[in-house]
Amino acid sequence: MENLRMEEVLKKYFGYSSFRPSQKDIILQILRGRDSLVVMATGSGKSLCYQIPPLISGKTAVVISPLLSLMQDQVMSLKQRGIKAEYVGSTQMDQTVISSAECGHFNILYMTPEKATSVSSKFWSNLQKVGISLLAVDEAHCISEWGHDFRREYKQLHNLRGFLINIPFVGLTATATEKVRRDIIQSLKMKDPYVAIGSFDRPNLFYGVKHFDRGDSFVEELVREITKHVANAGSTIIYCTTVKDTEQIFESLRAAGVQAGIYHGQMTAKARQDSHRSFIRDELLVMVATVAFGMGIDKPNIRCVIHYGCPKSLESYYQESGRCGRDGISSVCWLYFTRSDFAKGHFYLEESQSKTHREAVMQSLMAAQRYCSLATCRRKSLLEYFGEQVSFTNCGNCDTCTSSNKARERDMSEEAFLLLTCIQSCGSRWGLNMPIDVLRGSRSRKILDKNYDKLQLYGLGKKHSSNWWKALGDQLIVHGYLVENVSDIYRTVRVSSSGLEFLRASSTAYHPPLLLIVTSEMADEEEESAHCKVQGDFQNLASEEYKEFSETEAKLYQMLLGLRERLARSTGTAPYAVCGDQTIKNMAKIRPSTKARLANMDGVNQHLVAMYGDEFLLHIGRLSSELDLPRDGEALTVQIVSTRKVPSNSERKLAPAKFSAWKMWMEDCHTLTEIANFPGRAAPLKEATVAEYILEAAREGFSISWSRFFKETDCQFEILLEIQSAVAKVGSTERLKPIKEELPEHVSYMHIKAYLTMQKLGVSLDEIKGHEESCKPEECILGTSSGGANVCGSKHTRIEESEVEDTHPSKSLKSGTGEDNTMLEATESRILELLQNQNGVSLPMIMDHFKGSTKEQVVNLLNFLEGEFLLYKRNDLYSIM
Ligand SMILES: Nc1ncnc2c1ncn2[C@@H]1O[C@H](COP(=O)(O)OP(=O)(O)OP(=O)(O)O)[C@@H](O)[C@H]1O
Repeated sequence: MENLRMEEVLKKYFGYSSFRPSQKDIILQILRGRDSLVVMATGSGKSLCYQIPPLISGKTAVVISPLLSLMQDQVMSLKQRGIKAEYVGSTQMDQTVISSAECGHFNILYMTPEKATSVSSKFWSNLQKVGISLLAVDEAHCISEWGHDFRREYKQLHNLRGFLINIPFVGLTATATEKVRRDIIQSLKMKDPYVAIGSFDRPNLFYGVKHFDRGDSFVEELVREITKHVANAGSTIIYCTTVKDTEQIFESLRAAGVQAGIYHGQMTAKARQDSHRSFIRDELLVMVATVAFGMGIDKPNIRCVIHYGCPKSLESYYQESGRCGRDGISSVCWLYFTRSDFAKGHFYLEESQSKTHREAVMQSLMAAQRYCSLATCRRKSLLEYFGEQVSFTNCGNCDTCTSSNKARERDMSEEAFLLLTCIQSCGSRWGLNMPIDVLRGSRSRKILDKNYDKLQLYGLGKKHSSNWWKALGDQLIVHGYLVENVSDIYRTVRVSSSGLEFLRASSTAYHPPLLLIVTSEMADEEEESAHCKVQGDFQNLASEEYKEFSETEAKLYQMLLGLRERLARSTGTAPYAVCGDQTIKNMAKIRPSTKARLANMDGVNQHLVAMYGDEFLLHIGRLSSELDLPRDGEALTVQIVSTRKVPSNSERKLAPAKFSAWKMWMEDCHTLTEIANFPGRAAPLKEATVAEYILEAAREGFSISWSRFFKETDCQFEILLEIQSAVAKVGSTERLKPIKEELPEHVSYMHIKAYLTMQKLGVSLDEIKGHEESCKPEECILGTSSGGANVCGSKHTRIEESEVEDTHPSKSLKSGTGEDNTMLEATESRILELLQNQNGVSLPMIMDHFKGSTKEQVVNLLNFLEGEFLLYKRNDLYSIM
């Protein structure tokens, strides 16, 4: 039942038809009163985990958030979804908010940590009397001194435990190392918390890094390229490391006629607020900012984040670039760095910091430097930095993976030999600068004092620039030939054991080949040509945006974006709060003609239909006929997803035989047995092999009906529970054998693999159980059809009228009134009554029930009820809202 309510609430308020991995489990745990810690990537949908429970339980959720601007934006978006939300904080002008809040008037109440810990105990006891569903601590890493954003006030939040008895505390963050996680749990005094840790991957983001020369000519190039693409590409943030850079780029963009804004810590609070507000309302296309414009950005449709200079750590980079593409649509992150960015360690240090802290700051900067110097997959390195195990070596969506690195490989054994030997000759006491200066024959005082000019290697590396050698040094560190250490703020390099091995195998006349990639920085240094560095970097922004459209559809999309902006202005909200870009894309593609069709689209919620439905339908109607586009096209298979766009099989790596097995099973409803023995096959396949194919398809992102899969492979829910405990006992999923040994004989490897695949994809056992329960034989619409498909959970199962009648001629639905339905006519209330307490009913069954009405009459009534959000359709089944 909880499951059912959750889906209804999701559609009604948020317009989405399914939960993302993990969301459902987390919500269920919270609803059961369990403290929870949610560590999931930016844009993965954490907010929903605390926004849904109050809508189900009818009790207020209190959310602690660090920034007023963030709270205001979230409240604005929630109000646009028809959710009662407010915030309390210094900028709240409405004095009645507190008194309304303590009467339980709001579904969601945002508070700053200062307010939450200073408000009277009476407030909490009053609110608790009417009901509190949870206390959420957003950006929970601020609790920990180990986190990159420590806030002292967050440390006091545990005091609220004294007022909020038996209320689940929920911590949410997008960045938390194990240390920080432990800190959050301890600091919030969580008891046996449910901990959900998701992947940090942001598959829709393209990561690129380039070396650049700071100066007017680069700024000119950057501005020129941005000007070219920004009008069609959506919002952009340019992060700068200094206020001076921020001002320079802002002025240049303005001079070029780009609607740009500026945001940094030296501006007045009012000026910052205005800038922020205009940006989220799409009145400004580009925001040039320092990191002060960081956490408080809730805008989901930022398409590009540019770093003009390397940030101080990878944590900061992940957080700042993470503002991009939070709605799951393809977006681009470019980082431009100069070598001088890496010498700024002292700049990020405060005098009061301890040696350990100083070293931590230096380590962070070194990690960022390594990321910039990479010649291998950036995504892999980023994810591994955050402790994730990554099996791929080529993500296909970063600059190093999309350029043909092979072509840029070169034997650099001679240069590596020189650098490694020189580091040793200088006593391994320095960073890279000193040995490189020696190689380049510098006559600096330090070198002469140390007599390094007498070394045999002195001056042998003149043919390359200092930066070229540094880039080589970075690669040698990444590949493990050199080890970099830090002591206080000083960095030193020494030759590692692999490096020593390389040196041992070398002589002056021979070096073992050492193939390394000529990075873009090295290539630039070699060429010394003033070619445009930025050209093409934002090319794919505009093209991605229109990829799925015909020319006329692209026009319609633009017009609908314009309409959304006008509607937002008229109600004083931001366009993205009216609905997401993906929803507008769907509208341009489907061009719904009725409220019901609009309501049935992914991303369309009840409030949108009620507030703006008529306007959208009117404009879609008019514009479609002007552009000669037919209405009610196919629904997009692309949903608003956190994973990479749903690709066709050509983009996926599924072998044709596997794809065809998946298609036969999922779309043509053949059983595993039928597919295994399909006539025309040279030799029959094993059923287990077909099952393996289906699992592989699932891992590649193809949807499958899990309940049907388990039914066909004879895997009852109890078996899944047994596997779950076996996995917990073994503590690792790397090898299947130890898991199998913990299980009874009848549990097969196939069952274990299926369970692990399900886990990997974030499908919860609750979900399977829910399906299993709703598939009890007497409630099942089709049972097993001739094709063997069970309707539950399968999006693709076709429900033919005749099938329903043939398979279960005696199984008509009983209306609660017990009316004889021989010639019963359908009415709105009768349909609603019929659907009450049913887990989804198909159109043929409804028609079968109302024999006194034609199909057209029934469909019209269903459309009306759907448009009014009194019922909703999912997988071709109607359910009551
Ligand atoms: N089940 C879902 N289906 C489709 N879209 C969803 C779903 N859940 C969330 N979203 C959308 O994903 C986007 C990001 O969600 P959300 O703001 O909750 O992310 P977050 O994890 O809290 O990010 P951040 O760390 O930046 O705060 C929003 O536009 C949201 O509406």
